[in-house]
Amino acid sequence: MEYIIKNVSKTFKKRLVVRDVEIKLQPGIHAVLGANGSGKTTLFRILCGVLNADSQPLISLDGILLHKQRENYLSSIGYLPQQFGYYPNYSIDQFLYYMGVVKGLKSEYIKKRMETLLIQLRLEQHRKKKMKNLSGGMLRRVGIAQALLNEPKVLILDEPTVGLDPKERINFKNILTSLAQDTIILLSTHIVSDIENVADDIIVMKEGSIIFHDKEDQLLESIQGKVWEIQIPTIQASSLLEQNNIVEKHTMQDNTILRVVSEDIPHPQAKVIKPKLDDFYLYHFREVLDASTY
Ligand SMILES: Nc1ncnc2c1ncn2[C@@H]1O[C@H](COP(=O)(O)OP(=O)(O)OP(=O)(O)O)[C@@H](O)[C@H]1O
Repeated sequence: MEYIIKNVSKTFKKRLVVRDVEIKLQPGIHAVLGANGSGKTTLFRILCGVLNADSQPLISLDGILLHKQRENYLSSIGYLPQQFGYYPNYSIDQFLYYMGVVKGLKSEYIKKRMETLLIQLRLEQHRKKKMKNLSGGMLRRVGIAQALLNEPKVLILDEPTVGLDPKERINFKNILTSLAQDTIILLSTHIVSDIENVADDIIVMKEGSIIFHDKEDQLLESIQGKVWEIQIPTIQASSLLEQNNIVEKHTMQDNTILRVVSEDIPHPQAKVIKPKLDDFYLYHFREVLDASTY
């Protein structure tokens, strides 16, 4: 299975928000990481046929082209938008059946498929609950179930972990891992911990462009030697804290330990340490993060 995406650009009000994106994907979990506004949702909406790109791109799933065989292409795509609409008084059962009909699936097929998905997503015993009464985690699982109704080859999930508590996040990772063997999963997030040790590769988007597309190890390798730990007396730490390159700060009585990303040695006592994905994110997105958080 191969998903080829080429020449995808999108302009809104003369501003290029997706810039000549080119990606080639096989089954697995592909995480699109980027700050708010970096173009993730716009790219996903183009891939799902909800939005047209500026000029004709090449979007091909096993040779089936979005712009030429639209229905055939879309029948292999499952999409969970950032916010998905639902009728609050529908039960999970009713909602999934309704979504199946909207997708043009046959009644018998929907009913059978629903049974599989309700079990797979651990929703079976909740199936009669109304949508308006579901927890954030359960709602996300229903969202994934509706995206999987048509047995898609490509599953596109836009910030699927927003609003999930830590336990639900772990469940979610497990669900993705179980699907990833024979599905191409594209998932967007700006929460680094959601994809750490889960994504087969990470696509980093910044201002509409893909600036990295590689395995986590390789991304970390790219900032090797640029992550530092500084242990200093707390009273000396305040001047360093004004900088926006601090990933972590731990204060223990009179001592403070800082984790810093910096091109050059940031302090005479700084020692190089092993990078984490958080460091990589801060290194590339520090100008869009709020330094006052620390
Ligand atoms: N329909 C639209 N009309 C005008 N501008 C838009 C439209 N949709 C998105 N944009 C702009 O395009 C840019 C990229 O937005 P997009 O939603 O794709 O980013 P994102 O990476 O998904 O961010 P977020 O994580 O906040 O959803 C933003 O500056 C946004 O304001």
